[in-house]
Amino acid sequence: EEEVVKEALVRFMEKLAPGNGNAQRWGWKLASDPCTDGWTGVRCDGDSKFVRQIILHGFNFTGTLDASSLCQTGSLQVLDLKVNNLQGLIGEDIGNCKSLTHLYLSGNKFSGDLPVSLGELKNLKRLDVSDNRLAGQLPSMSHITGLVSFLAQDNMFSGEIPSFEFSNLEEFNVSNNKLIGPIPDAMIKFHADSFSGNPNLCGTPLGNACPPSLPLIHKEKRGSISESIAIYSGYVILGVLVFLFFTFQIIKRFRTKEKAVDIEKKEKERETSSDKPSEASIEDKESIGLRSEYSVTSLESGMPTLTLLVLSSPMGKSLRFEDLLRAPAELVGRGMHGSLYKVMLDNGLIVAVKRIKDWGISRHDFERRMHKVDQVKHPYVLPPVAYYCSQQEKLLVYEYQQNGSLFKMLSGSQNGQRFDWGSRLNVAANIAEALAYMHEELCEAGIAHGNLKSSNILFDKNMDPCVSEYGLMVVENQDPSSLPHSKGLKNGNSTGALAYSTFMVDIYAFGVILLELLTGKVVQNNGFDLAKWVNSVVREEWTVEVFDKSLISEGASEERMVSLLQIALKCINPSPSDRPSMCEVAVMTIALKEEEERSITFEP
Ligand SMILES: Nc1ncnc2c1ncn2[C@@H]1O[C@H](COP(=O)(O)OP(=O)(O)OP(=O)(O)O)[C@@H](O)[C@H]1O
Repeated sequence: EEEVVKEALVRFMEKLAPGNGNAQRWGWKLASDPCTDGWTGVRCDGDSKFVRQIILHGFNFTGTLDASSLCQTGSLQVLDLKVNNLQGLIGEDIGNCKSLTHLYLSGNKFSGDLPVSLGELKNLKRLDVSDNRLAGQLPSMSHITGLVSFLAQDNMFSGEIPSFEFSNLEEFNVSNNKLIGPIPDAMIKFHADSFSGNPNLCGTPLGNACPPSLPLIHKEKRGSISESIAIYSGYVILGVLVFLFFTFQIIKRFRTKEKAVDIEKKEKERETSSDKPSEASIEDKESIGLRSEYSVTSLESGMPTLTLLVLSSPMGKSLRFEDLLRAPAELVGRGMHGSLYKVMLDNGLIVAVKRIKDWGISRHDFERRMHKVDQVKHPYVLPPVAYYCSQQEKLLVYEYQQNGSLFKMLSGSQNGQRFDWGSRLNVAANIAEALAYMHEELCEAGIAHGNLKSSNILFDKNMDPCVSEYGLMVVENQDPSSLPHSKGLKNGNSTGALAYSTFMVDIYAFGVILLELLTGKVVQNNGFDLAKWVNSVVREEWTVEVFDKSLISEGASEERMVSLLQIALKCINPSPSDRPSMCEVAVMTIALKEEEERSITFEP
């Protein structure tokens, strides 16, 4: 980068991490190059000439965002400052970052208005300013045609929802603000969760009709007879519509009940004719596949017939698709591969339903995969309870785990619970053991986890960790060398090579989980290159710097922390074939845990 840009970037970092020498601590030095000298969080284009991404997610920075300095890098496309402690205004100068496509500022303490200039960032695809202290009106985004995601929940925004270009908008959330007025018609595709927590918003997604529009009422005051007629006829039409709506609902409910009785009859017939799990016609499945994203919650109408395939878990015995569809569901989160709903069934059971869209796997391969995973049981692996499969979408049902995930635990959002060294080592050893077992048992079938990360490690009712979503995310027919963390695989495009590389990716991902446990820093969607950072600190022989401060102050054994770090570094070896097998990783990690336990027993 040019000298002026470099100076501006260092200024930006000094404001972000105020304090003497803080910018230099992260490698942001004037005497070095952002692209070639490892400035933490900076990624450049292929020729290492221009800064493209700045990803400083979860660093606990307490400063401000100096958009004026930052935007002197005209090439910046991604800015990720999520989960820090940044304060102050976002600043109109952000509108000068013309190349920005992704702007992630959630989980900070930004205040004031959202800059109007954001609406001029024509290349913007994703904007996340959720969970801040922002107020005022939302700016209009109607010029940003490629906007895919707009997240502004958990702030204090007021006024009406402005105009948006909806054609590409897939994700939208303004819940928990102070917005007022009607939800625009084009937004009815979004669920109530996108708008809830705004007492003065109204419209179809929230199920509360808006009162007649204000301009009519003002005109009424002026007393024109024709206008009064217009107003009153408006009320009459509204009344008739409400009446028709309720009549329609009652008729539908009646029909649904009839259908349910029908289904039960058919089910009984099937049960008597076969022991196998029941499966409805392809037609029925497709009808569900075409239902809206929120079909899981809106089940009153046009009930689909039974299509759920129940696996061997005892919980599956009491599970029926129509109960699942009829039960209230809460959207827990949207990941890269789909959405997750918490569903509370009438019989008191609570399940998690993962909805995956566009997974290019054939139905046959998907079913085979689910049954294989179901056959292999390990106490620290959460088994799927049931699944549904259509061309367009797959649903996976798991037992709901009330105690949250490792991701939440590490990001401190888990009821302020202390997460001490012994518990972290326990998580590491148990997960290593579970993965080693699964890899061993499913090696021949070629089924690795494929999407291992701290949000897929859940705590059960005894606070034991378990791996969730095993085997869900392998993209079929993919060139193995294109998988993340699998550079260096030479075996071409064969299925065997793909399977091998996904096992290797699991080992890398486990290494990252060990790093998260050791550093207390979490990684989401590969955003912040924790592995790169740890490697750079270790190279400079400041190893102790990487460890979570709370582990140091607790007096955790530095020797064993370093040993666990060495295991992690082996797992994240850039060359997949030089990584240890999961079995070797488990042996090393369990030995370390046992050493820790012995040391506690022998302590005076
Ligand atoms: N069985 C479960 N019980 C309770 N919470 C769960 C369960 N499965 C997942 N979760 C939580 O629900 C949230 C959303 O999960 P989901 O798997 O959809 O997203 P993700 O893991 O972040 O992304 P991806 O789509 O890549 O898996 C996460 O916080 C996760 O920890």
